[in-house]
Amino acid sequence: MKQINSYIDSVFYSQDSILEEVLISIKENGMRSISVSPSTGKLLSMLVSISGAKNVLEIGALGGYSGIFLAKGMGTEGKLTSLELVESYAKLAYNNLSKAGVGDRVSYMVGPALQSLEQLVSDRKQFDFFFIDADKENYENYLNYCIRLAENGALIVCDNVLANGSVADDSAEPRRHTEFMKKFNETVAKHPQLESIIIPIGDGLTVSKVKK
Ligand SMILES: C[S@@+](CC[C@H](N)C(=O)[O-])C[C@H]1O[C@@H](n2cnc3c(N)ncnc32)[C@H](O)[C@@H]1O
Repeated sequence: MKQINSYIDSVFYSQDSILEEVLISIKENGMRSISVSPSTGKLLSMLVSISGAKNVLEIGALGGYSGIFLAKGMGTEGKLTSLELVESYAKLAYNNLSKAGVGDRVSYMVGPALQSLEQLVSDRKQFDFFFIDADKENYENYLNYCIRLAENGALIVCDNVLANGSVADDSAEPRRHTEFMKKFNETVAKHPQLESIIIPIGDGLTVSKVKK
């Protein structure tokens, strides 16, 4: 998986100095280097632009790396709402999106994502694209909220669903979230309101289309 991802990154991803600076800022601020891979970011941007999404919800901002790809994919009329537990992370993400020229397209909701999602439901918000990339234990809860907040035909994309290959390979070192992800992938695959597939890029993405 690592070799294939390095190959895809090397052939299909062109270096971007602002995105490189974002990754450096994350390290300098003592945060974990757990942003999506460059090619995952490129794919997110392409999925947003191909689907024509204009109202994107991200769960898990970290330093704004994936947020920049999502915001760029939407174009100038788009709006990104990003949920992040840690206030200082949301501030860094906002600074980084501003440096990338897309700060005017994003707003952050700070606190546990489940609370922010409940708020969005009671405010009757709707979105046409979702990116889930926060605490794995809550993926199923996040998925259910995203379906409630989705317009018909919206896309829901979730990261880390292959858990470094361990969901498919019993000889691979299990991750803390391997069992969660196995169960989550089965839930997604069988969900009556979703049409879904896994794309094995980065750490694996489920891509689901919502039927309402
Ligand atoms: C893998 S990182 C996100 C990486 C980001 N999507 C990117 O690729 O640039 C996960 C983020 O989720 C946040 N997070 C974890 N638990 C959360 C929760 N309960 N509510 C909101 N955010 C949470 C973490 O603080 C962290 O910033």
